[in-house]
Formats: sequence, structure tokens, C-alpha cells
Amino acid sequence: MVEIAPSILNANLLQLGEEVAKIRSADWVHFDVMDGHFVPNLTFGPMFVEALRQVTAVPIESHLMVENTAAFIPLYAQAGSKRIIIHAETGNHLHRLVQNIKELGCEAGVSLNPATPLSCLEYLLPDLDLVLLMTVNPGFGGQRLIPAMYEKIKQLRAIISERRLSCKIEVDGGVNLENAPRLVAAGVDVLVAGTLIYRDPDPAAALKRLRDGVQ
Ligand SMILES: O=C(CO)[C@H](O)[C@H](O)COP(=O)(O)O
Repeated sequence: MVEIAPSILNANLLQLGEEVAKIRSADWVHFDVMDGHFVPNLTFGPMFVEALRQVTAVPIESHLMVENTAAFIPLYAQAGSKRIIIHAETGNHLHRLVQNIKELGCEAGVSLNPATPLSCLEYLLPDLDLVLLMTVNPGFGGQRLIPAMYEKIKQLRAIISERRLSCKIEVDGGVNLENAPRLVAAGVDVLVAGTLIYRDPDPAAALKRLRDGVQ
């Protein structure tokens, strides 16, 4: 079963509670944390996770697009994230950071920017619950998926299968109804979708269309 994780980046931020209520059939709420340094945009602090947790039963995954990853992990864990995803490009001690996430009781994911090779995860893959492959350069919603990422997904799927690992593959950026079946065929388990869902006048219907298109 493919999982769907709507990104609230392009939701109506003045009505965030209502916006999240519209995606109650989602598997995850994808929460984009940007610090204005690692990416050229700035978004939500941990208090937003805490507030959203009061109004939704859908688990929250926090995607930390920040430079100081070590400092932010505990804040987003304590705020109630079920999964924390950090960037390989930011961590000098990626293995230690992944262990920190797990010690705090969260699932651990590592994200790779489009230009970052899969090889940097060779010794870490068995420890991961999820690898998030960025299919756009992070920072903004509404970009086009980079076609070279299909091959990257296939290669990661082959490595996970060959090594008999249980780690899931998630993709983020430019997911739409046309490319979603191809992404799933390449080996994706979890689709992040922001613009597709929240730029639709009926986010619940958009979520259902995406799900129906890939099941
Ligand atoms: O991490 C992100 C941006 O860095 C967002 O989750 C992503 O861009 C959402 O993409 P889209 O709006 O294309 O669905």
C-alpha cells in the first residue's frame, strides 16, 4: 500500500487546523521545517507541531531542512513528531543523529538532495526507517520533478531489495497525478504532495484522486 503524506507548505496558513482536518484520510502530515540557511526559505517552529497534534490524529513527520540538525531534533521530537527526517548534507555525524532520533522514540529518516549520491547511506541504511529522496531542490513548493530522480529511486529500491532491508522510500517535490504511478513503479512507498493537494479547491478529493491513481 502506497502511503500519502500531504505537505502543508502550500496550505492556507491562516486556517491550518481546518486545512489539516481536510486530509484526515492521509497516512502522514508532512511538516517542512526550513531555517533560511540550509534552504532559502523559512517556515514552522516546533510549536506548530504541538498545536497540530491537538487537532489531528494523523501522525506528523517533520522534515528538517536546517543547518543545525542536532539542535532541532529534540525540539521536534518533544513537540510530537512521529518521524523525523534529517538531511545527509547537514550532518557531520549522521549515524549519531539517527541514533538520537530513535532514542527520542521517533522513526528516523534521512533525506538526500537531488545531487547527493546514494552511496553516502551505504553504512546507515540498516538503521533507517525511511529514505526521503528529494525530487526537487528543497526550499519551495510548486516546482517540477527532476526526471533523473526516477533512476535514483530505482537504484535505491534495488539496493534495499538486494540487502533485504525494510527501509521505506519516500519522494518529495513535484508529485502530480501523471507522474505518481511512474514513481510508484520505480519503487516509491510514500508520496509527499503539497501543491497537488492544497492548491486544489477540494484537498480531500485531491488526496483521494492521488490515492486511487496509485493503488
Ligand atoms: O520539501 C518541500 C520543499 O522543499 C515540500 O515538501 C515540497 O516542495 C512539496 O512539493 P510540491 O508542492 O511540489 O508538492
